[in-house]
Amino acid sequence: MARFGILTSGGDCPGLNAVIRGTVLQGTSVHDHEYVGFRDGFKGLVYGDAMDLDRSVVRGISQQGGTILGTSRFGPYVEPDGGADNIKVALERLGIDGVIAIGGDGTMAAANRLLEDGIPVVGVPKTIDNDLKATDYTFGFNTAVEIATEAVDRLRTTGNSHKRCMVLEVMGRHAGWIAMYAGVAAGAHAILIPEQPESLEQICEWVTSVRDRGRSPMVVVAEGFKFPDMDEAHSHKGMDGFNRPRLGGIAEILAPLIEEHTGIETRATVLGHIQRGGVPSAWDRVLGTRFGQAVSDLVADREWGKMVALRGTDIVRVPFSEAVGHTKTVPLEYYAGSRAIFG
Ligand SMILES: Nc1ncnc2c1ncn2[C@@H]1O[C@H](COP(=O)(O)OP(=O)(O)O)[C@@H](O)[C@H]1O
Ligand SMILES: O=P(O)(O)OC[C@H]1O[C@](O)(COP(=O)(O)O)[C@@H](O)[C@@H]1O
Ligand SMILES: [Mg+2]
Repeated sequence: MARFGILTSGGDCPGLNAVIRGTVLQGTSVHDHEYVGFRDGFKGLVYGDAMDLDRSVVRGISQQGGTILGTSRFGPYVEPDGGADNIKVALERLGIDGVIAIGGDGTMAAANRLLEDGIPVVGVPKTIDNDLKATDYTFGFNTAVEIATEAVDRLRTTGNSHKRCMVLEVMGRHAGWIAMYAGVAAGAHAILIPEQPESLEQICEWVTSVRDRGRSPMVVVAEGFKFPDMDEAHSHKGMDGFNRPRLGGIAEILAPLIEEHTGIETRATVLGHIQRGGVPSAWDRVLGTRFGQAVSDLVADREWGKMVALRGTDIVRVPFSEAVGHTKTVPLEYYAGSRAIFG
């Protein structure tokens, strides 16, 4: 009987458990597969730390946030125990025929390297940032947008009551999709994204024009937003597990600047991990389940080096090369169109 190992890697994302369940149900019911789950991302793969995944283990997990397998930013080539040769030994010991890596751009880059080193591996795209180019949407994004939209709605009522300017910071390292969708959905007066620097003067002009017609300004800013004179996004929290700067905090810089330059009392809120945790939306559960079923079919066909993806309404198979190294940013024409009605 064919046996496959699943891992979840990188930042967690609502819908990961729906993928795990969809894979196991399709694989056991349709293809007669067996599955195990590697704990804590590539760490479990490197150390052969795995748990059996059968129908009873995945019962009812689609509606749970996070991942029952745990996740990490541990790299599969991390010394002294990482590397393809050690991983091959672990796979052989566990009797595993192939690996399903659920993750974002970094995970797909790592999976691609493992493939080149002879490990049979396929991928499932995951990111709340929705910045993977090879797929139209990733699960988790819809949930994050719902949470961020509700946050804007809530900030507006308190902002209106006090006649304050409210600034909400959402996630988005390289791409401002969450900021754009939540900002447009909730009718924010300015949306600031990593793709398009905006000057403080311009932001204050929007804020002032809102105030001048008797409204309370609402600004949504992505964590990766930069003023024109910034080379890198604001970071003051050190590095993450993969040695990248941890972002967050630009709203705390922006709010006092707006207050100083406009005279409007301004408050900042950083939404943080609330937008990544908790129950996935119905849409994300459906996409996660479809991805899971499709990746089970993919390993049944032994099409290594491919990732499942959503194109229009279809689930397709794309090579890792299409998934790696291309960030899906907000098109500047779309931003410009939205920007025309800021203020
Ligand atoms: N180019 C790469 N080569 C090998 N491993 C990588 C590469 N890029 C990322 N990784 C590993 O994959 C992990 C997951 O990537 P990361 O960007 O953190 O999350 P995500 O997969 O969600 O984008 C990283 O923490 C790192 O250990
Ligand atoms: O606090 P953490 O886990 O480092 O995650 C923060 C990052 O997670 C993200 O959602 C993206 O995660 P990945 O790096 O795993 O793709 C970013 O928006 C954010 O910068
Ligand atoms: Mg990433």
